Amino acid sequence: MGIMELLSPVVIAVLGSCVLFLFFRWQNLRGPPCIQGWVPWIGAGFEFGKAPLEFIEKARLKYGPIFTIFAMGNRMTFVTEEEGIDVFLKSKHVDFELAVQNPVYHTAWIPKNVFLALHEKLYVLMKGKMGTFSMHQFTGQLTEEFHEQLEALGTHGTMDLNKFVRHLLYPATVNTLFKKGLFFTNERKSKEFYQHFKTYDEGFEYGSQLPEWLLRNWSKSKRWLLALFEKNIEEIKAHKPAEGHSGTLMQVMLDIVKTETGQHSPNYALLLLWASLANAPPMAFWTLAFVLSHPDIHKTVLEDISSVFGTAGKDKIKVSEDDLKKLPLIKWCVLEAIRLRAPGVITRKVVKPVQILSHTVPSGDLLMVSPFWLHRNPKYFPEPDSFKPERWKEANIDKNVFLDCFMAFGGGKFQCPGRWFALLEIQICVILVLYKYDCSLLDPLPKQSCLHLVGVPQPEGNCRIEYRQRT
Ligand code: HEM
Repeated sequence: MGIMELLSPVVIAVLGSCVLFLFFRWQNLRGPPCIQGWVPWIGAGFEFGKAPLEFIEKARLKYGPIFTIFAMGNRMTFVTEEEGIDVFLKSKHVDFELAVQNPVYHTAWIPKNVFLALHEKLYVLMKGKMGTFSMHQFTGQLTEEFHEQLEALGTHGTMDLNKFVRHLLYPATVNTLFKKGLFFTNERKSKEFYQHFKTYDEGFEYGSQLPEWLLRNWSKSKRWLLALFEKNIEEIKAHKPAEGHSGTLMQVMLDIVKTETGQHSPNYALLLLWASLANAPPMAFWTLAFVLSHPDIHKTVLEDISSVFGTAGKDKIKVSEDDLKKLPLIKWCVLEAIRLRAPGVITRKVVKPVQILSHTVPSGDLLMVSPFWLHRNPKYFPEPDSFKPERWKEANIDKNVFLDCFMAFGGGKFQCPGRWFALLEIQICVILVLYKYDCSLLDPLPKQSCLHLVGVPQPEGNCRIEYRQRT
């Protein structure tokens, strides 16, 4: 064998490796700047986990409008300007279902094949059942439910505002979307439910990523909630819908779940429970807290309520869709609170490399947008840190259009299907509370906690409300 014959495969292999090396290096250079720490797999996880919201904003200031954070085995590429957001919302190469499937498995034990088979069908159903044209079906029941809960608050008292709104919204939501009287039949049961849901909700983000044996309390509460649904699922299915109604949202969802799998009904119930209670109650908190801490706005809101319902405070008023239309300021206050306390991140999985600005984002990355920070960009929202409900005058609210770059409910094909329901229940809740009671805050408006990224930020520390029935 001649020396040239022997050499050529070696030379080809060496040259090939060089080309591949240079190619990957070039690809990497074209990727966004990456913050990856030095610990394998954990990457920047420790730093990021301490205060993720702040970490993202600091990274944006240092690295510019697109950057990658490597943490806990994930590459999360954040986009903060139009070009990236456009790709996030419109590109065929980024996928919602693949981004959330793993967290859904961890938090509710729904296997990948079941989730992918059912997701779109369930989404279409939720979108229809909670679409703008269906809202009139909920207005009456929500009003009744809130009256019932307000009764239990008595004529006056002092309470942590977070607890106050949960006391109103948890039962009202569950009774409306699942089945009347499902969990809140006595005080002991309610307390137990609140406790387990709180633990499940607070640990949701960690639970969606970390092994369950690291999160014992969270796992216990998750199992408790699943067992509760297992016990009640037949009762939910059997519950007779009111005349002219097709059934509660949960009932019609279970009909679809049944077509694919019988055994995962409680798991879907748990997911809907979390989606319907994790964001709307804290948002009712923030709306009331913002209104009560802005005396001018509070005064105008009260005048508006009196102009529609009178001043009595004792009557069990009925709130109709027409009444809501006469109270635009209250809707603007809700939307402005949502703008300021929007979820930390929303996410999509990159399934084919996408080009953003001068960078190539590789497949496998999670593409992330932070509505919380996007809503603080003065380019889109002048004086972004101020609570200014009147900025919503510019939005075409009658046609259900939000302000440009408002992304608290996500966007694109799988935008939050519960958004109109959430807006409705928060508006009715705020109206009934402020109609019935003279309210004031005993503590300053709290800051938002920077600890969590998924969902609406919770308040940091307590904030008490003092309420007294109007005479
Ligand atoms: C102010 C309150 C709420 C906020 C800020 C909010 C926000 C969001 C966001 C950001 C998403 C992800 C969308 C995306 O990635 O594009 C989402 C999804 C979802 N939301 Fe909401 N949400 C709220 C209230 C509700 C309520 C009351 C319900 C149910 C009644 C609900 C049901 C859902 C469901 C089921 C999904 C998942 C949709 C899917 O799987 O495709 N949300 N929400």
